[in-house]
Amino acid sequence: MALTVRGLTVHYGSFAAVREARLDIADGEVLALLGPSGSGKSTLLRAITGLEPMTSGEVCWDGTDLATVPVHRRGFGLVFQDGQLFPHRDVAANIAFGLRMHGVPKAQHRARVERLLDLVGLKGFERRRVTELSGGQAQRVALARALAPEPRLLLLDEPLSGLDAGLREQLAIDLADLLRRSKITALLVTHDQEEAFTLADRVAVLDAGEIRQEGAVRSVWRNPADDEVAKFLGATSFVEGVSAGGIVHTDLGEVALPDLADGPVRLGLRPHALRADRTGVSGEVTAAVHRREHLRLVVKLEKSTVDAVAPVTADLRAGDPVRLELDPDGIAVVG
Ligand SMILES: Nc1ncnc2c1ncn2[C@@H]1O[C@H](COP(=O)(O)OP(=O)(O)OP(=O)(O)O)[C@@H](O)[C@H]1O
Repeated sequence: MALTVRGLTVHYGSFAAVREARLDIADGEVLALLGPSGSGKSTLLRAITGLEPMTSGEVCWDGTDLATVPVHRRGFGLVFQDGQLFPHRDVAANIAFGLRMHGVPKAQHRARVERLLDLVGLKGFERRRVTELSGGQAQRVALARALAPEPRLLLLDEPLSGLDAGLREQLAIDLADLLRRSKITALLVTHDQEEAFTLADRVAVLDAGEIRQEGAVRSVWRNPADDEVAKFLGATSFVEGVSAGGIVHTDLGEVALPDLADGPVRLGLRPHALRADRTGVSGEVTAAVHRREHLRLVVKLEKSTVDAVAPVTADLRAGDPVRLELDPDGIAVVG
């Protein structure tokens, strides 16, 4: 295991911002720390880098305790939300700064900077002033600077959250590609589940200073440990059901979930777990909002109110009758 964190606790005065955190990151793996604002993500990341003193616990690299290793000797690269570039230096000088700090001979700087700019999709930007970059370009330069000394662990704290939505999506895809191609070991902090799922192999969900669940992206998404994790991962309503022979029977209809053992189950429903259809449970639309790819509905059923989706062409409005069918794609099995 490359990074192991055990029992990591950080107090601010008497307040425990992180409690007994346990994490493992294997060589070449990307782990996302996912959690709502104030859950302790940045504190945990900073404690791993050595920037934040721990109350107790240990951080090890390849089995060696880093307690006495200062921040700049840990071999970690850092990227923050606002890249924190040096405004009075050009792009090449910003990237070369990391090389100088790590004793790379000057004769190698030019070729390394060129290669890094190519890697982050900014070929030919060497002489550009950093004040003349867009937000997305500046974050790419920050990434290149962090990668320059070839860190053994890359730590990214909300690296994309300062960017607008379209750019964030594109840069997340580019970054995912870069991390995979370069087989970089990385820890990413984000409050955005899509970002976490695009970039990471595994996620650890943090809430109120505690890691609530950790696992492969797909398994956490499909099988959240409890209602809180499910809600954080998009579930807006819940329904009890009984699984028999791969079919789950609920008050909202039946749905095929073939991998489930027979017996009672609790399902977390994301809005697209309920789709407007010709058949299914009957209700009345109480709100309809146009989203990019679908209509998002709030529907009053006999005993509850649920979120649902319909195709944009459905032209449903408040007061319209609607029928909803369960779609396994939007369903999480809780617990
Ligand atoms: N220097 C500090 N002194 C006191 N309390 C702090 C300090 N830094 C953070 N906190 C508190 O610790 C908790 C965790 O903060 P942290 O910044 O780690 O959360 P986060 O999950 O990264 O949040 P965000 O996504 O909003 O950045 C919060 O309640 C915060 O108010």
